[in-house]
Amino acid sequence: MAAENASCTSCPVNLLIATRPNIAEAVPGLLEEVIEGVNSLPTGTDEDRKDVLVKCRALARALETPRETMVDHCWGQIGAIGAIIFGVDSGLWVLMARNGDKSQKVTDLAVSLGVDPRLLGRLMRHISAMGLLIEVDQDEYRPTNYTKALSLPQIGHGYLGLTACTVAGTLRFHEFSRKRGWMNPTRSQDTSLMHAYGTDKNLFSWVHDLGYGEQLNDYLGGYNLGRPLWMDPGVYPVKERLIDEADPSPDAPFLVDIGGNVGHDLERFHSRYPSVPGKLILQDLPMMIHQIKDLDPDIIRMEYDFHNEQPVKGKSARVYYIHSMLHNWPDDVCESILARVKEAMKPGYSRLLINETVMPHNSAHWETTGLDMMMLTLFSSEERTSTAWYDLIENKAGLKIVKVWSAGKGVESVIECVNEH
Ligand SMILES: C[S@@+](CC[C@H](N)C(=O)[O-])C[C@H]1O[C@@H](n2cnc3c(N)ncnc32)[C@H](O)[C@@H]1O
Repeated sequence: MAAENASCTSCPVNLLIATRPNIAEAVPGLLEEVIEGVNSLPTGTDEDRKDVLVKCRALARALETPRETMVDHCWGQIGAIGAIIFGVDSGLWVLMARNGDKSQKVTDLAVSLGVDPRLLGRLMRHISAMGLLIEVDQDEYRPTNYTKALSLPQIGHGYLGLTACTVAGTLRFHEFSRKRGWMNPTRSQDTSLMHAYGTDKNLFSWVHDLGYGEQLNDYLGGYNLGRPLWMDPGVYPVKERLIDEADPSPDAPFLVDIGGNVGHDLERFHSRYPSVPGKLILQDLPMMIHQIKDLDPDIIRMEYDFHNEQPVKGKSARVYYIHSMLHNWPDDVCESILARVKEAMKPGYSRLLINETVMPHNSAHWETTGLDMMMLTLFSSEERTSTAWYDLIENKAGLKIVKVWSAGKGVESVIECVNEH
């Protein structure tokens, strides 16, 4: 067998390794760790569950061969993602979820959806083979928790509004990068997304103009599902740091959410703290503000481009809040955004809360590194390390970081800043 690639003199390794387990020697140890982790799940935390999940993935990867890993990526996962998106777009997941937990025949589903049963059968067969749907009989399936959740806009619409609209930016990043001499990209006007689709639009305008802005916003609204929020007592002490000593007059601006999308964070904040002193203000581009469907009337909507002078100035807000927005932009743009916030902050009163990922220097969680890949390939930006955050906020923007409040693995921290001057 060793002769199989004898002709490939430039190959640095023998072809045989492609059909041997990736890390065979790690399998027994990982299996033990998985068993131990699973046994302690009933008394463990969600962090413990996440650790077991990482081990399970490592176990599967160690056991499979390089060829199987490649085929999993290039046939299995990509095919499943395409089939899942079809299911979101055609209404399959909503229909199945409405039908309940019973087993469901492809022919019946196809008639209700108005799609070719042969086509639907092929797609569902693959989704089931990938472990995401339960096959009960030939062309008959039972939903799983996952496929039921795909009927929710916060889960299903991520596939439509994000992945389906932008994936070429990621998959053609190598080409974009090669043409730019393999350098780390840092120009917001030159992204792999723009290269792949031949556009000069940034992701938000691109997706909006394709007609999927609403789906992208639904995905953003579900971004923090099941993860601690910045306002949770275990993450950031809202009362002690913000509410106490805030200007009590009803027209004083309390919290301004800059780039707050359609207001999901402010809605959550309002429901947890319904009687904070002063006003809650949502700022985003007109195209986003116009897409707001339901927003508590107590929350003020304000069209605003963060490159311009901050309108909540003079009578400064107690809190300027930025969530998952600076990571979309390289340092030069962030510097300009922060300069506008700094001008508006009242020294000794206002705080800026930056709710963003702090990339650890090692042992990063895959959710954090995955997000960094998105920033790299869709925005020419990055998930910043604490060194990069200090450099941006203190050295470049001239603000002071008071404290970084951590919210756990793979979750955005709260970087609390003040303007000392
Ligand atoms: C990744 S989303 C984050 C939204 C929200 N903060 C959250 O965490 O869900 C980034 C937001 O920045 C907004 N944005 C992009 N360019 C902007 C600009 N020039 N001025 C104001 N907002 C902008 C987008 O419309 C989008 O709502």
